[in-house]
Amino acid sequence: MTPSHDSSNDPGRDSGRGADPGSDRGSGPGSGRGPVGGTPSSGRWSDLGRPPLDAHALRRALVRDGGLWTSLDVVPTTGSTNSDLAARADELPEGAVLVAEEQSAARGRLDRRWSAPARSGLFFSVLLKPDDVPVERWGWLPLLTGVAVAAGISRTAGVDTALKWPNDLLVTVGGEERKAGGILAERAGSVGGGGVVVGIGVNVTLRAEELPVPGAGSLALAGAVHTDRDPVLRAVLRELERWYGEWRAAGGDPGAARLQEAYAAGCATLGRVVRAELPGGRDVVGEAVAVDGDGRLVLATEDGVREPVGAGDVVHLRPASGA
Ligand SMILES: Nc1ncnc2c1ncn2[C@@H]1O[C@H](COP(=O)(O)OP(=O)(O)OP(=O)(O)O)[C@@H](O)[C@H]1O
Ligand SMILES: O=C(O)CCCC[C@@H]1SC[C@@H]2NC(=O)N[C@@H]21
Repeated sequence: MTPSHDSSNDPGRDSGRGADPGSDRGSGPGSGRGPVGGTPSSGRWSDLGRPPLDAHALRRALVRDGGLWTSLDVVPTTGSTNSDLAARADELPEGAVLVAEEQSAARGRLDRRWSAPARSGLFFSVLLKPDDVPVERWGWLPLLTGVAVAAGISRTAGVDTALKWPNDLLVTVGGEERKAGGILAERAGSVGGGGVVVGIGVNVTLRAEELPVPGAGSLALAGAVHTDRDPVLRAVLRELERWYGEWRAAGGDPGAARLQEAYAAGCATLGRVVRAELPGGRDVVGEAVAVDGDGRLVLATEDGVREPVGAGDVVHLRPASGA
């Protein structure tokens, strides 16, 4: 996203999408309903490598007084967890977490789809309301989330991940970079009462023959030591709570929160020659030399210009040394 200019992943702007109320009528964030248990959407749990999540256990571990997470629900299936939380952004308090075992209409950046088999990964959204942070800085939320997701995964699954600007999560499979996760942040609800819904999709046990696109990967394909989704989700939400707390305490300043340096350390795009495909069709090729205070990727082009890129797609071309 840009952090500040990509309308499809820009918490500084309203998504303007109709919300999908979801298909699990009985269990919404804050409802306190139990774990998904006996009613898997597909009607079969034949895949023993993909057990369902236990919402009670997750709630006990993560929802506590004084903490960020105020509710946590797991639904067997829905359209899109982002749409569901967005529809309730005004009424829900900050810190609602909605996890789906399966989504039928999951969305990615730039109007793309996200698709993955039931329980093959983690598909969830969180509602954040950083009211005390100037809205121009909300663009850091998806980048912050990327840092948290990468840290949580490395700690629990033992897989090294890298962030492709702005917030694709890359793993290495057979020497090739593959996308194992993505983040979609959207402004939701009213100016006074809403906030930002941040949606996260991570492919955990996705197998080679199930990959939705050739460039996709999963933690399992990248040699994860553990593929139990529960500890990965806990670790990601704890890291997210920690980074969000630091960023908020710093008034949203990514430098003071040490977020800018953490992002740069985990970002595979920096130091590469890339092609940025900007909205409107213009391409810029250059070496990615920095991520600025607004979260934009700064490209050093051949004619000596430093061009900040705030939105669009980035294609990794080659290491800068090979330029
Ligand atoms: N489970 C998934 N894992 C990884 N990528 C996925 C998954 N589901 C859908 N995708 C999508 O597949 C596409 C692959 O990413 P890539 O960067 O190659 O896009 P692309 O080929 O430019 O997309 P498009 O065909 O929409 O232009 C992305 O749009 C990504 O969101
Ligand atoms: O790669 C991307 O462009 C972002 C993908 C985000 C997918 C997640 S899955 C949970 C949440 N619900 C959605 O509809 N999208 C996000």
